[in-house]
Amino acid sequence: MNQAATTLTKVSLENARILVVDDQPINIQVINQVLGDCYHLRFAKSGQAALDICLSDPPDLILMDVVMPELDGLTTCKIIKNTPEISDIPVVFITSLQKSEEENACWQAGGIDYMVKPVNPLPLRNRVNAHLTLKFQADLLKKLAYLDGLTGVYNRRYLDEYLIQQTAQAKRSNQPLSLLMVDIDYFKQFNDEYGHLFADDQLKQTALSIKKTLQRPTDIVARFGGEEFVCVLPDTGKLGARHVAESIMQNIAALKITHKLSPHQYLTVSIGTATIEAKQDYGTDLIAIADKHLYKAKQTGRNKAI
Ligand SMILES: Nc1nc2c(ncn2[C@@H]2O[C@H](COP(=O)(O)OP(=O)(O)OP(=O)(O)O)[C@@H](O)[C@H]2O)c(=O)[nH]1
Repeated sequence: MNQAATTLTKVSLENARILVVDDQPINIQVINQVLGDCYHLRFAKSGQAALDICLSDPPDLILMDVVMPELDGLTTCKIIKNTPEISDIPVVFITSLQKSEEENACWQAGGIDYMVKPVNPLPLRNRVNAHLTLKFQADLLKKLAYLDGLTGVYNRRYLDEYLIQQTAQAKRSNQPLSLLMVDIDYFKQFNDEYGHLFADDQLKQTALSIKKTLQRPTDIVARFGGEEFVCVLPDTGKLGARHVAESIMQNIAALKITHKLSPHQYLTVSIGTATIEAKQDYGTDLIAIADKHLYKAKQTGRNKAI
């Protein structure tokens, strides 16, 4: 078995987070007694409260009551399944409804399982365990499919999805969003002078350095293509983006990778920055702007951020 496959069979559920949605405190208490010792539980007493929690801090699994005032469980589940950034959270319905058409409605709404109240502790624990294992394995597979083979940072596919997600999040919370396009200078000459294998290694070092420079858990770097990387910096305005760009340049310069054919003598990068400030036009094409600024940086001497 290769390493990825071994990891998949050994997912740890220790830090799993479950959201329990039920308008009756007694039901919440029962589930807390059964699962509280094994997992991090959070509780919501309405469909709307559940949606708020999912959007701000998504759980790994949701246990959802069906009958609730205002937003019922079925509608809440449908909204979750139609909201791309939270649609992969599995929803297990726990309900007192027992007719087959009622059960069918739970599957139709996008639930992955259905349990009837009063729940028996052992089956509840076993099913939660099974669903969490599947969820974590799916997450891991997705992550592997989202990584660039050479550098280990995210790939273009992940970048595209993350950017859509973070633009929606920024718009919802009226926060700024920045993007950096980082391109290695004179990399063609570097390849010619030092050979592809060595150049590949330095490409990896550069990617790692950018990754280490990013401080916030929501900041990401992805390989955009060739010797070009893109960083997405949520909740970051123009000044912050500039600051991160300068740090990236400094940290790459500090690697002191000799490049005899560059006027700078070491491997350097040029960076194009782009920002949507808070409450501005969230439809702005950040990649196009960053690309334009990168071009300008290349045209005016390289080894700079614009
Ligand atoms: N070793 C290696 N080289 C790569 C990889 N991807 C792209 N390159 C090389 O990167 C070079 C990019 O060349 P250009 O687009 O002309 O850019 P540049 O030479 O860095 O010039 P400027 O960006 O204008 O400073 C090409 O020689 C590519 O072959 C890779 O994965 N590994």
